[in-house]
Amino acid sequence: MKMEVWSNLGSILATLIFIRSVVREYFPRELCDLFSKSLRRLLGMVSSYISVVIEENDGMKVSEVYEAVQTYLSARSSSAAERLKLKKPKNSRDFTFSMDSNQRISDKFEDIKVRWAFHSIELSQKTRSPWNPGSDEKRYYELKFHKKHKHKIFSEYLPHVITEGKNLELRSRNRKIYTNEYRYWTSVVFDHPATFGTLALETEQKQEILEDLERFSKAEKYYRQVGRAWKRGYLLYGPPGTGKSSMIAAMANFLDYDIYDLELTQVKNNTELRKLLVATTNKSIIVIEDIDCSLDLSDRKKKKKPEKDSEEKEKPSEPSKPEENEPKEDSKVTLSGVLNFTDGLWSCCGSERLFVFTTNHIDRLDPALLRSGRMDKHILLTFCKFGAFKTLARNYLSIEDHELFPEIQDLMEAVEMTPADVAEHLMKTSGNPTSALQSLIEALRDAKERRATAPLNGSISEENTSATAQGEA
Ligand SMILES: Nc1ncnc2c1ncn2[C@@H]1O[C@H](COP(=O)(O)OP(=O)(O)OP(=O)(O)O)[C@@H](O)[C@H]1O
Repeated sequence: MKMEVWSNLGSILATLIFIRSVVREYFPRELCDLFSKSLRRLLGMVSSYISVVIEENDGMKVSEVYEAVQTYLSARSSSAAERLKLKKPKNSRDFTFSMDSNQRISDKFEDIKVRWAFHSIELSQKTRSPWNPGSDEKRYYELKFHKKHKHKIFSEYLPHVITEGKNLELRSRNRKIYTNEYRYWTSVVFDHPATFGTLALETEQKQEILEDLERFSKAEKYYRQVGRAWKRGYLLYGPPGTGKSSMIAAMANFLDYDIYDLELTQVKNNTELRKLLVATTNKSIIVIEDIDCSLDLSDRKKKKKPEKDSEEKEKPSEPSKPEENEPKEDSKVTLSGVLNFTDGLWSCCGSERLFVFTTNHIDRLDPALLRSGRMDKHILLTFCKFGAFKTLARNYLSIEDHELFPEIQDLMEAVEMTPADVAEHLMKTSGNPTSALQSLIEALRDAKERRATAPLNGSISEENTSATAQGEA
């Protein structure tokens, strides 16, 4: 009896498949699709296998899961699939293989066997996605496995595939630096050579920053446990040429993160800012340089106590409309709009991110930005001391020691010079450390002399503002 049922069912399915091919041949596309759908549903009812479909498009962008699956499978398909596509994605250092259309490969997770297939269907004008009208193909991966493994596949295998895929992606990709042009990010490959090895900083300060970054990068569980978004804010401050930008590049290289260099002056309002920040990826550093210049930080003060210039004060006062004087929140980027992302509700969209603000004038910043808990770490980058100089000497002249070092050490105790200026002197005479060091000593002596004469003249010469006497910068 059982045999009879199965053989009947088999012939019914064979008939249906035959009808489908006839329908495909002679009937309109819409009818074919409807028929295929119904047939798939019927097959699903009698099959002991489950299929999961992972589509390429997720609204306006490529699905993260699709990309992770693609990378995971590309590592396996080179040995398992019969027909492969060879690619070198723009953002990748290496060639990659991917499955060609309708290719299948199997994978094993513990003792469970699964099968993956890749499909690509040509789309008609009507069926194209409104989000991605340029794409004329619908691409997706299909995972097939036995029903009895459903729980394990969903709770363990798929998360494993996604994590593994993302890790592979990170290892093979070129990192990028993004900048915003109005409402969009554009990017180029980020290949800055600065590292913590080349950064001229005093050893303890360097060590402290490195440990902080390392702790952060491994603290996913901790942040979840304490109920905070996995992000950290740094404020880098100090005079120009002391290495703030170099430090950001070194941080990105150390953590293997992308950089989003946010140009606030290009952003129209808080809504646009939110859209830009939502579009950033995890494992990234979001940088706002010269925060004191990019945001009108005085607005908050103006709101509280509008200032008038002396001419205005003399005019007879007209009854003013208060709402006209106040800045419209929707026509500009405000400090609270920025802070909403660093520690407000929006800070949890995305994780593993650093926010780095830089300024040459910490005294000009709104106290709201400096308040404890806002920027987690304030880092002062300052004039070159002897420890930092030794790093520059190693970088630029490949020397660890020199008979002129003691004099340089003494001069650096008394004179302030930025690492950028020290580096300039060390680069002057390529290949000859002694004359490079002599050129540096001369500049330091000059600065020291100016310090000696400054009190008599009443001011420091403006010719060289980069090297000044201690405490007078
Ligand atoms: N601490 C440092 N270690 C190594 N190199 C440095 C350091 N500071 C400055 N330099 C050198 O000086 C150049 C300028 O430095 P950088 O742009 O990082 O300074 P900055 O503080 O960001 O300046 P600004 O505030 O003007 O943007 C760099 O290209 C780098 O070569």
